[in-house]
Amino acid sequence: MSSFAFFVTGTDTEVGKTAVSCALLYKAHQQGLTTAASKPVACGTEMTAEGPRNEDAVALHQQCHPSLTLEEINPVLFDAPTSPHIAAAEAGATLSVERMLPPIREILALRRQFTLVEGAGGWYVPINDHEDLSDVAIALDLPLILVVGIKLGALNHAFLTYEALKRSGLPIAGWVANSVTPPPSEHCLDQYLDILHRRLEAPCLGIVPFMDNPQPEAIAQHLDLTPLLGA
Ligand SMILES: Nc1ncnc2c1ncn2[C@@H]1O[C@H](COP(=O)(O)OP(=O)(O)OP(=O)(O)O)[C@@H](O)[C@H]1O
Ligand SMILES: C[C@H](N)[C@H](N)CCCCCC(=O)O
Ligand SMILES: [Mg+2]
Repeated sequence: MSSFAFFVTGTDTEVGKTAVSCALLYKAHQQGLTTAASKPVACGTEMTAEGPRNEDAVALHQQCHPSLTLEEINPVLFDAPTSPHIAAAEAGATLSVERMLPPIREILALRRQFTLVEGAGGWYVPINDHEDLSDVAIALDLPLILVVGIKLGALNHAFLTYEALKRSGLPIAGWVANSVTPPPSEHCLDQYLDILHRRLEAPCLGIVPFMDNPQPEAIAQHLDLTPLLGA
């Protein structure tokens, strides 16, 4: 089988990129595919018995089959839970596209059947004064998956992000509507979804409801990998 790889971006931070990525990887593995993930830069740590850990990296690590090391998945980790350009500066480091690419390319070179690269925050999050995470996606030349966090304000965020994604020239492989807050009313949710379907010219991979326990296996039930893997 061929190998498929995607860059996962979102309409904002905390919209469910990691939750949806883990669910897509879980579903791919359930379907018998080998999986890998890359979180090239993570900002924000919690101290554990094993040392400082980032929750995105740990969650993605659990969905890689065969297993990879945490360092392979997430080679750059900063303590500050903020924009990568700030977190790097606080740590006395400098990020650049050129330095971020080799570890991601090592993951891609494994040619696992299903690989996801997760950014941080939204499309134009800076990594330094003149480069953004979007530049990493463009350098990788990967098709994009857009996670739309459904909440009040999401439509504007979705359409702004969609315009920026199109401007990159990268194909948009699909989008996911993920309810990160309980929707104000079902009626309103339906209308939000209706205009997203009409304006986002890419396959919808799923509509994920707000869940009390948003674990990969639960979210996966609302996702369809078919548009990503072809017929
Ligand atoms: N469908 C959902 N229902 C309820 N909670 C959700 C859902 N999806 C995600 N969440 C929760 O929302 C929070 C943010 O999700 P997540 O960490 O996946 O966001 P993110 O876009 O990856 O953020 P970041 O920019 O920090 O990488 C998490 O606590 C996650 O468990
Ligand atoms: C720390 C957080 N969870 C993300 N990893 C990084 C979010 C950066 C947001 C930058 C911004 O657009 O203001
Ligand atoms: Mg995340």
